[in-house]
Amino acid sequence: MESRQTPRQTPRQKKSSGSGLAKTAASSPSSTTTSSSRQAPDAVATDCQSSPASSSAWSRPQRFVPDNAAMDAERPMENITVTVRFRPLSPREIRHGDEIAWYADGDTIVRNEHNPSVAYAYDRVFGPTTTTRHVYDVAAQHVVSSAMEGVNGTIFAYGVTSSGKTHTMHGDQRSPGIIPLAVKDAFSIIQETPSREFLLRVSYLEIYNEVVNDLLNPAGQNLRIREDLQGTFVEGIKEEVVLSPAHALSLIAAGEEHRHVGSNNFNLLSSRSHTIFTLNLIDLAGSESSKAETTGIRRKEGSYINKSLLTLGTVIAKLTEGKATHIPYRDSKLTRLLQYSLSGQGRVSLICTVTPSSSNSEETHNTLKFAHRAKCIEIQASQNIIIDEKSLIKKYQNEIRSLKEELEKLKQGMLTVTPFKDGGEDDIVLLKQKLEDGHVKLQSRLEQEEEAKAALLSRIQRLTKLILVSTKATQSRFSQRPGPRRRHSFGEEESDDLFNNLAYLPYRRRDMILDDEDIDSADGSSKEEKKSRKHGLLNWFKLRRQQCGNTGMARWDKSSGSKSFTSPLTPQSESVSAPIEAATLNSLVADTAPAYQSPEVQHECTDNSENYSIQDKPLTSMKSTDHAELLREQVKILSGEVALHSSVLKRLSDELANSPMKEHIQMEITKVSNEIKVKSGQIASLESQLSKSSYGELLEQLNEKTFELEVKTADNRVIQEQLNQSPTGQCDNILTTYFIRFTNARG
Ligand SMILES: Nc1ncnc2c1ncn2[C@@H]1O[C@H](COP(=O)(O)OP(=O)(O)OP(=O)(O)O)[C@@H](O)[C@H]1O
Repeated sequence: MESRQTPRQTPRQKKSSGSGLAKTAASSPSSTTTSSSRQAPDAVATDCQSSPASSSAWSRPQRFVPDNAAMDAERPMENITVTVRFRPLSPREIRHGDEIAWYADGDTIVRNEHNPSVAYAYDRVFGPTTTTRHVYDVAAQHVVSSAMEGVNGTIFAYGVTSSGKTHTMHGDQRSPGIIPLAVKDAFSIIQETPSREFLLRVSYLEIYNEVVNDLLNPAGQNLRIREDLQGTFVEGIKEEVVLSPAHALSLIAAGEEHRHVGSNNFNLLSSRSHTIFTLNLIDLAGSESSKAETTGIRRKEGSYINKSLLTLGTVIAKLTEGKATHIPYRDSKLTRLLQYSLSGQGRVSLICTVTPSSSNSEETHNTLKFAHRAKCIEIQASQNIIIDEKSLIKKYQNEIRSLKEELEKLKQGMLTVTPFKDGGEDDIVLLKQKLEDGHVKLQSRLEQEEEAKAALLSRIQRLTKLILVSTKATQSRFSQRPGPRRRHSFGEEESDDLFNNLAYLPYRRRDMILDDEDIDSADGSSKEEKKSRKHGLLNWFKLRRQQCGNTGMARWDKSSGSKSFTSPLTPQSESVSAPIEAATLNSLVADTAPAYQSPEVQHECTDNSENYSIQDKPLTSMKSTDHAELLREQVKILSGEVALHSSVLKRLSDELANSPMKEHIQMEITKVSNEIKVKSGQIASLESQLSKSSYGELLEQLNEKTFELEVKTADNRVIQEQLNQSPTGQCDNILTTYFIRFTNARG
C-alpha cells in the first residue's frame, strides 16, 4: 500500500478579523491579551477567533484534490479548535485555602475572578464538572472522524503540571480519556463505513529530556527524527498493526509501563516526558515552574520539558505573527514532530487544561494566553490518499480480458479461415504457421499474466487479513465465497454481539459510561487511588480479565450452534468496556443474542494450554505464510497480554505490603499469576506450531519477495499512469490514511 501526501504547504496566518465579541487588536501575540486586560468588563479577547463550535473546523471535510495548486484556493481555511478545560480545586488546594481565581463564564469565556475585565474567549470552555465524554464530543470527535477520511489530525492537551492533562487524555476506568474514546470511535467508524477498508497501525513514543524513546519497544532508545517528502518521522519506530480497540489500548498500557513518571510537589505521579501516540495518536508532559521541582533530576527534566514547550510557544507566536520567515521547528523534538500539524497540515484540536486555583493563577494565565495565541494559527486540512492495490488487480484483469479477447479472435480466425482460392499451398501453410505462432505467444503471455494475477490475489488475501472492514460490507460479499473468511474483519457479524462489547457500541452503551462519568470528581483520592488512576488503562484490562476470567467468556457460535470460549484480549473478543462493572457486563452477556464469531480467530480459552490452538479447519486451506502470520499475530497479542498481566501483578504486589485488604489482593495475585501461566503456555504452544510451519514459510517468503518486487515496480507504473491519465490528477481507488496524533502537553 502506498500513501501520497500533498506537498508541504507554507504556514498560513489569519489576519485579525476582529470578529466575535472582541475589541482587541494588538498585533503582537504577547500583547494581545495584555491589552485585553484593559478592556471593559464585558470585552473579551477574541481576535483571530472564529465563531465557536459552529466554525468551519466542525464541518465535515471535503474531498480535495491533492497536488493541485489551483484547488488550494478553494480549500476552506480553518482555525485550530481551541478549548479550555477546568478541573475542580484539588483537596490539596482546598487544604491550603486556595480560592477560585479563574472561572468559566458561560460556554466560551474564561474570566478572572478578581479582575473581571480580564477575559478570553475560546471555541469552548468546559467547567470543572464537565465529563471527559463531553470534552471528547466537542473537542476531539471531529478530528477523529476527519482522520478516518484521510485528513491528518492532532489532538493535544496542554497545561501546567497537575492541571489534568493525563486525566483528559488517558482518563481512568470510570472516566475514559480522549485516547481510549478516540480509539473506540475509530473502530466504530470502521463498523459504520461498509464502503471502505482500513488498515490501522499505532506507534507510541516519549520525548524524555529531548531524547525520543519507543514506548512499544524498550530497545528503541534515542531514536532519530528524519524527514522525507511526506514529512517528519521517527526512524526505526515500531508500528503495530491493530485489530481491535482493546488491542490498541493494550499497546498503550504496555507502553505506559516504560514511560518516565515521577513525583513533584504538585503531582505524585507526574508525567516526566511528552508522549506521542500515533494511530497511523500525542501526551505531553506539564510545564514546570521551579515551584514544582524537588530534586536535581526533576529540575533537569523540567528544563527539558520547558525547552520543548518554550519552543512550542515560540513556534506558535511566530506562526501567528504572519511576517516571520523562520519558524524554529527544529529547536525541539516536540515541535519537529508536530511541525506538519502546526504548519497547516491536517486538523488540530488544542485542549488547554487549567486549575481554577489562586495559587496557580499566574500559570493558568500563561496557559490562557498560549491558547489564545494558538487560535490565530490557521490550518488548511488536506486529504492523504492511498492507492489501493486493487487498482493493480483491475489493471491485470483488464489486460487478461483483452488478451483473452485477442486469443479468442485468433482462434476463430484459425477456424474460419478459408484457403485463398487462387493462393498456393505455400500461402496457406505460411498463414497457418503465423496463426499458430501468434497463438503460442499469446498463450504464454496469458499464462504469465494469470500467474501474476494469482500471486497478486494471494498477496491481497494476506493483506486483507490485516484490513479492517465493516461487517455491513462483508456479509454479503463473503458469505457466498468459499474459503476462509477475513480473519481480522472488525466486528464481523457483531451486531448481536454488540451488547457484549462496548467497544463496538459507542453510541448505544455510552449512556453507561456517562453514568459513571458523572462521578468525575475533584482529586480527593488516596495515593493508591491516584496510582490506579494513572494506570487507568491497566485497570481496564484488569476488568477485562474479570469479565472473561480464567474460564473465558461464553459466546454462541452461530455457525456451529455450539458455545465457545474466547480469550479476553485477543482480537474479536476484546473490548474496552471496562468502565462497566464486571457484574453489569456479565448480566449483559447473559441477555445477549447469539453472536457469530469468525472461525479464524476463534480459539479455545481453557486452563489447559495444550488445548490452545487456532482452529485448524479454516487454516488448513491457508498458505503456510498465512498460517505463520496468524500464529505470530496471536503470539504478539498474547505477549502483550502477558506484559499487561505482569504489570498488574507488579502493582498488586506493591499494594499488598500497604493494603489492609491483603486476602483480597492475594486472591487477585493468584488469579493473575494463573493467567500469566495459561497465556505463557498458549504462547509456547503457538511457538511450537510456528516452528513447524517455518520451512514452508521460507519457501513461500522467497516467492513472495520476488513477486513483491514485481508488484512494486508495476505499482509505481500504474500509479504514474493513473495520475497522468486522470484529468483531476486523482487516482481511482482512493483509501485514506489514518494519522490521529494525541498530544498531552506540559504547558
Ligand atoms: N477534570 C477533572 N475532574 C476531576 N479530577 C481531575 C480532573 N482533572 C484532573 N483531575 C485530577 O487531578 C490530578 C492531577 O491530574 P493529572 O495527573 O491529569 O495532571 P497532569 O496535567 O497530567 O500532570 P503532569 O503534567 O504532572 O503529569 C489527578 O488526581 C486527576 O485525577
